[in-house]
Amino acid sequence: MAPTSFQEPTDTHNHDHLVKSTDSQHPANLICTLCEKFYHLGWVAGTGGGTSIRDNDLVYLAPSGVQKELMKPEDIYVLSIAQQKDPKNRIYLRAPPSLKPSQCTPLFMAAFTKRNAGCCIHTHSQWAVLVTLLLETRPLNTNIFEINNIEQIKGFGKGFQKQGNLGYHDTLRIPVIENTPHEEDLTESLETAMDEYPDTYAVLVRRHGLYVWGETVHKAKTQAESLDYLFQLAVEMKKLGIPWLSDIA
Ligand SMILES: CSC[C@@H](O)[C@@H](O)C(=O)COP(=O)(O)O
Ligand SMILES: [Zn+2]
Repeated sequence: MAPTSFQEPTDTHNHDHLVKSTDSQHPANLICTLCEKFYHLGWVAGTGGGTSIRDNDLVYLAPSGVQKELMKPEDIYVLSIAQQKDPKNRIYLRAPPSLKPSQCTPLFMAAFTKRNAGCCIHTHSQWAVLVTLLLETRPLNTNIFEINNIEQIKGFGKGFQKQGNLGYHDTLRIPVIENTPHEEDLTESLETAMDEYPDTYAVLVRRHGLYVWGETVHKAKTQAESLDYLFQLAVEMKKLGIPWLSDIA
């Protein structure tokens, strides 16, 4: 697929006010703070991974191919969801000069438009990748990660437009999609996985990583942390021969 084109803003001031704020909770500041933390977790190493935040109609996201842990608020792109008529030709309110928007943009947009998410995190966590590799091999050979009877499962919401969190005995299910040579070509299968598993807050990408979202930055971050904990646990359980599903009731 040809790379998605985008229009540079015509405004010569480039709308710096959209990303400059003394408020640490402003999306442009938060993306930088979070990516710096995620780097130390191994989630955004070597320019991979990223984070995007939606504030009502405005979406904030990173440039492509930059060291995500070193970004500054002035590096952040901003777009208005209402202005997007053609996903192949995105219109940006603010675009830093000499950079391109993240290749993850259409995947982040799927979380915002199909699930009304307020934040979407993409990690290249080795635990996530290892789980997809384990699921790829026999006897598992499946495209769904399932685990139950682990306390950390209670860190997940029940699903889209549902109140409350999963319980200890509930089974957490995370679908797996196949990787593609270009990140943006993952969009169709990510959207299909969202349709097939309407309550999921995350999709694993085989041999690549994870997309995880939430209604708020807080929920996206804590669900990302809970998942990474569970993926690491699952890898260790597999090494010890302990099944991920148990019938304890
Ligand atoms: C290590 S390169 C990784 C990229 O190809 C991609 O998978 C990714 O997660 C980041 O894309 P980017 O366009 O830099 O935001
Ligand atoms: Zn990636």
